[in-house]
Amino acid sequence: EQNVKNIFVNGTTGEGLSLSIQERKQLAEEWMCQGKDKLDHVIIHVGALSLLESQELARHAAAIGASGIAVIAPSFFKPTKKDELLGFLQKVASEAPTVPFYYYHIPALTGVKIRVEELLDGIREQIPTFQGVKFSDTDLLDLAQCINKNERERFVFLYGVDEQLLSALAIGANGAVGSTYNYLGRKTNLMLQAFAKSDLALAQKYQFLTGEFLSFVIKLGFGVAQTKAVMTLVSGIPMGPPRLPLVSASEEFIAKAKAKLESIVWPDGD
Ligand SMILES: CC(=O)N[C@@H]([C@@H](O)[C@H](O)[C@H](O)CO)[C@@H](O)CC(=O)C(=O)O
Repeated sequence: EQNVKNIFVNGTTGEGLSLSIQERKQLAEEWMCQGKDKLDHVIIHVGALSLLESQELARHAAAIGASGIAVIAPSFFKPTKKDELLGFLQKVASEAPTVPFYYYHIPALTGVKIRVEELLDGIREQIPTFQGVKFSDTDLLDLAQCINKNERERFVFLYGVDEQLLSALAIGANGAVGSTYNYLGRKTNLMLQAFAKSDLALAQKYQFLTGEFLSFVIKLGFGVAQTKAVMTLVSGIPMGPPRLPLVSASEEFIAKAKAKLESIVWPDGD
């Protein structure tokens, strides 16, 4: 009902890093099965702290026909230099040699702050399947430099800080992956359409309103557990509790988030 046509499985919102390898495979298989004839792309996040596990997940994603795989930087022992990160990514990507590969950049969570602009320099020589980046960082200068330098190679940049998607689109991002599209997918599609038609004033209205909701809930304390509660609220589909160390959103949070969401008057009158 959100009219979202692409799915990113086992990422941050799906608590992919908190699941067992078996659970991750099962979820990936289920999405491939349910998404058949309904979804355009199913990208499966296969990053893990263990290179061996990540490789196993990459082989599995390839075997079930995923449209793409993505890998987050390992975040306990962290790569500190470009070549260390690239080495890890290359060893995963090469296990799925026909599957488009994405680097999942989310430095606020991984603590790996290697600039993507630097990482992308010459990346196709190491990773021939390299397709693009899921860019979940607020550093729009880094994103802009990536796009400016890589236009020729036609990489895809999927932006992941939902409250500033419009700014990323203006700088050249090709699409978006984020938690809010689970419940604000339709509104965001309207923003994307307005932007595509160069109706900046309308696109801004949508971005301001999603921003209003997010700044409200962020002040209350907003993370993956709260996102799941809002998803349940909007869709009616029970998302279940998050897995420790995350704990369920409070009833107070849910009531306040619901009231805020209902108070928003969208430009499409919905
Ligand atoms: C840290 C975090 O959870 N970031 C979210 C955003 O969608 C974020 O929830 C949103 O911009 C609200 O701040 C996404 O980048 C994560 C995401 O797409 C994923 O589930 O992999």
